[in-house]
This record gives sequence, structure tokens and C-alpha cells, in this order.
Amino acid sequence: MAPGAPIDTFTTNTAKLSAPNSGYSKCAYVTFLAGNGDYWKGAVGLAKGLRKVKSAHPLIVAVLPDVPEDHRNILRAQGCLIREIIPVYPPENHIKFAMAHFVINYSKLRIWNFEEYSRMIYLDADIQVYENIDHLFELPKEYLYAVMDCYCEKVWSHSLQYSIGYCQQCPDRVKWPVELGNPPSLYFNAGMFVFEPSKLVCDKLLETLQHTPPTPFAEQDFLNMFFEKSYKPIPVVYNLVLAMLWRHPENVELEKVKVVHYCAAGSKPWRYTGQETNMDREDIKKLVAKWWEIYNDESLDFIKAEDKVEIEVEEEGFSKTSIMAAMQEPTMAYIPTPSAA
Ligand SMILES: O=c1ccn([C@@H]2O[C@H](COP(=O)(O)OP(=O)(O)O)[C@@H](O)[C@H]2O)c(=O)[nH]1
Ligand SMILES: OC[C@H]1O[C@H](O[C@@H]2[C@@H](O)[C@H](O)[C@@H](O)[C@H](O)[C@@H]2O)[C@H](O)[C@@H](O)[C@H]1O
Ligand SMILES: [Mn+2]
Repeated sequence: MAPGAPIDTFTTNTAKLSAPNSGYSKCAYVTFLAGNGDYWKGAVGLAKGLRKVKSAHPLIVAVLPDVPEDHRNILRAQGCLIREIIPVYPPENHIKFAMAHFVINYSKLRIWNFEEYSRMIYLDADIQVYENIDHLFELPKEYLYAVMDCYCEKVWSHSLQYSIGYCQQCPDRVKWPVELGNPPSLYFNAGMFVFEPSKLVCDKLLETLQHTPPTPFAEQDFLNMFFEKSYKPIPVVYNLVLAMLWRHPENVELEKVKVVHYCAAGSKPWRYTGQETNMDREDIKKLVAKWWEIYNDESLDFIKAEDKVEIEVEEEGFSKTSIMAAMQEPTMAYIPTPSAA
């Protein structure tokens, strides 16, 4: 079991999780979309995946102004709620320190403004949900819940952890040197987290950002700094960062994973070629195929309420209502009752 992931969150609290909704009125999933590239495909996949696992909550898509109307319409047609947000930029003079392709992610911070929801789960658009995780909305208040990240990929080569060979996923493999004081605080992957929207917190985030020099992992580093005292780790099944498969296989039981995060280089399913390092692994091929199965499944497309036709289906002597998509021509579907004889 990954160290530092206190399973008390799930053992002692499990009882609470089955309790009626612990005072959270409106909950929603939220993802983030920027630019006119192909991430909209990730958001469509996510919307269909949440439908497949019968989530009871809507998916909000926080879009930057540069997301084209046709991409927004595709997402509306999949039942997503589109919310345009104002971009957030770190202090101009430091912008070069964040990895350029991550700078746009600072705009994610605007989701703390969505106060009409008392609890939200943020999911990157390159994430897929394969099992219902609605119970996470009922975790005890006041904490930010997320899965611990891994420091072993080359993208971390700027860090002290990487140069020492230390990773929080296996703190005993290479111990943090005593002469360097305490090991780094637990650090989460910001592709998935459970949080409570608050305008007050949003204002504090934006104000703090203005005097915080950006760092390589941009808003992920910033969120880890900001929530250092209120971050609570949750098990890896809720956000499998793919690198865990080859960096810490001992911490992963793939058959139990509920959420997969396609963040490793070359792993975005809608761009997958299998050419990049580790992308020819059988488990990666299976996970990419699993994503496409949902993306291509038309039975998971959104059907507007007004387009649903309720028909009475008489079977084996009892009646049940079944919902079917509107027929092209609005003819009443009639299913004859089997003769009593
Ligand atoms: O061109 C882009 C880049 C990123 N994103 C959004 O920002 C998130 C974080 O970026 P990414 O997932 O590529 O980072 P990674 O998790 O791979 O480090 C994505 O999942 C998308 O939701 C986007 O909409 N358009
Ligand atoms: O803007 C910073 C990004 O930082 C994170 O991505 C990283 C991180 O997970 C590394 O640990 C992985 O090795 C790497 O592949 C991956 O790109 C978040 O997934 C993403 O949502 C976003 O916050
Ligand atoms: Mn991601």
C-alpha cells in the first residue's frame, strides 16, 4: 500500500460514506478546457464515462474564451454544462519558469468560484472514470482530497527528489537524507481532486498567486503549496497516474483502479500512436482501447429529456416504463402483450 496514504480516510470514514449525504446540497464534476485543440475529445469521453457509471451529478466544463463554439456545442450535446472562465496568468516576470504548456493550467483556479455547488470533483479532460466515485462527494469537510503523485519520471529532473532518487510512493527505497531535514510534504497530482468551492478561497488563491513565482508544474505546485495543511491523500484507485505502472507497480492493483489519468507522454487516447516510451506496454494498449470503447459507444450519448419517449412495456404480465430515444418519425412504439394463453 502506498505509504502516507492514510487508509483511515476510507476505513473509519467508510461508514460515514454510506451515510445519507453529509450536508452537501449540490455536487458536480468539473473539468477544464483551453484552446482550440483536441482536448474536447477528452471531455466528451469523460462525459460518456460518467454516464456509463451512472453518476448522479452533472459535468461542468470550465472553458477559456478561446474554446471554439463548435467544441462547446459538441459538449452541450453530450449533456455538459459550459461555464466560461476568465484566464489566470502568473506574475508576468516569472512566466518563463513554468513549463510553457502548463501555464494555461493556472486558469483552473477559477473553479473555486463555482459556489452554487457545495462540493465538486475536478477531473482533467485526459481522465476517464471506469467505476462510480460519487461517494467521494461525502468525504468529511474542510480537506482537499487527491491522490499522491510520483517523482520518478524525467519531467521531475529539475527537482531535488529526483536527483536523490527519493519518491513519496516508496519513501523507504531511497530514504530522505537526514541532513536535508524533513522530507517534502505529501504532494498530490492536480489532475483529480475533491474540493469545496468558495469565492473567499478563490480570491485568496488569486491574490497569493500574484506574489508566488511560478514553478515547473505551475498550478499543481501552487495548489500543493496553498493546501499543504489541508491536503488528505486518497488511494491511487481514484487517479492512476500512468507512470505508476512502471515506476511503482507494487502500489497498483490495476483491476481495482476506478479512475485512469492518461498523463504520461504519448498516452492521450485521442492522439495515441504507441511510439513514445512505455506506450507499447500491453496494459497501456488495453487502457487506451478501454477509453475508445466508451468514446465510440453511441448508447452512451446524451439524450435530451424532451427527446425521450416513454413507452409502456408489458412483459410477463407486469408493466415497466422504459426510456428510448425519440424515433425519427414520432410514431408510438407498441409492444404487444404476450397472449395470456
Ligand atoms: O491544450 C490544452 C492543454 C490542457 N488542457 C486542460 O488542462 C488539463 C491539464 O493538462 P494535461 O492533462 O495535458 O496535463 P498532464 O496531466 O498531462 O500533465 C487537461 O487535462 C485539459 O483539461 C486543455 O484543455 N487544453
Ligand atoms: O500543470 C501541471 C500539471 O501537472 C500534472 O501533470 C504532470 C504530473 O502529474 C507529473 O507527476 C507527471 O509525471 C506528468 O506526466 C504530468 O504531466 C497534472 O496531471 C496536470 O493536471 C497539471 O496540473
Ligand atoms: Mn492530465
